[in-house]
Amino acid sequence: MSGTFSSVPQVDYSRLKDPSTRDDELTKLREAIFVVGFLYLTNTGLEDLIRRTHDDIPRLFELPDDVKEQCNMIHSPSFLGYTRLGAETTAAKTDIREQYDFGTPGMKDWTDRDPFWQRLEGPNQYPNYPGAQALVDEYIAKIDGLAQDFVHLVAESLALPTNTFDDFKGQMSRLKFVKYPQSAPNSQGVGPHKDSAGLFTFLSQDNTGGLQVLNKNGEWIDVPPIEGSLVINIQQGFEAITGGVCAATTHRVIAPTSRTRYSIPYFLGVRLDLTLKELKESAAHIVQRIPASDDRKKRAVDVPSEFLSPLYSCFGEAHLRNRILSHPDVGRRWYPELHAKYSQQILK
Ligand SMILES: O=C(O)CCC(=O)C(=O)O
Ligand SMILES: [Fe+2]
Repeated sequence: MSGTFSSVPQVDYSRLKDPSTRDDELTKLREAIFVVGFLYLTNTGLEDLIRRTHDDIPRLFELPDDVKEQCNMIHSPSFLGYTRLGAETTAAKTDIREQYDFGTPGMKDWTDRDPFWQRLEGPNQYPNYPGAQALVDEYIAKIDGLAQDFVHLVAESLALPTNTFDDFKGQMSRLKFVKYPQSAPNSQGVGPHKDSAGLFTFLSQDNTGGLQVLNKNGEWIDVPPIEGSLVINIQQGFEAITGGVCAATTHRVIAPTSRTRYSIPYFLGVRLDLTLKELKESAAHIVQRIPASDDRKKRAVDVPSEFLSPLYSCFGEAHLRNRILSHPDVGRRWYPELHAKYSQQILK
């Protein structure tokens, strides 16, 4: 197996569920996890939900500005709600996209006796449109069922006990509805980044294209749409838990030039109270049991990740820092001291 990739592999979920094809498909899953950090998952059984959701979301973006603004993220210390065009920054540049962020419903209210980063988990702000809440809640419930199962399959593909990663899962995951408007050629839909605060991302893109991933030779590889599939990628949370053996891959979206693009990423969250010490201990234990070459394990040790920085007390704080820097207006409003502190750290 070569050290890099020139396309994103496909893994068939129905074959993972069929005892006669399972082992072959688990091998493909393992290679995708080791070599690419990205894969398409096909035949998930969620095709109908995905189609319906794509049919509905343009209407949420066509709502009048004042309706969208009622649920602006600025009202939410949990960074949930609507973000208008041009209010988000990646790799120090403004992204050309508009979006709604939602979280797993039913989080308990934050009080000032809770840790400050716990405030990331909070109530949703739904757009005022008939059926919007039902659509979001149904999508989260169904994709989360698949996501939980997927994490078990990943553990099996790495020859680890099925429940190895269960202890790392957070209470709240995040769903986004994203709109990329038609833009000038080579505009930044979203700039180069690794997904940060979770285990895996489960993305449904429409049939426009524009998503690209960076291989180890520094080449941008297209991830063209495959109808009904989910594009799944490793986040920095999972990378840290596996000591870097399963690495998160940098990706970006080139803004569309001739039509609007919509996408729906679901970010499976990590437990916010996970500390660096706990993480290092479990990572050492897990890495030792993953059947990867010693070379891969050695190379993995020094993967830089904001989660491994001793500057942050736990995953929750690292995630909060990331949100504050991506959405500085929300950060300044709810966490002014932290905003000042984290902005300075970046200048160093
Ligand atoms: O819209 C997409 O296809 C990808 C979006 C993405 O990478 C992100 O929001 O983290
Ligand atoms: Fe991403």
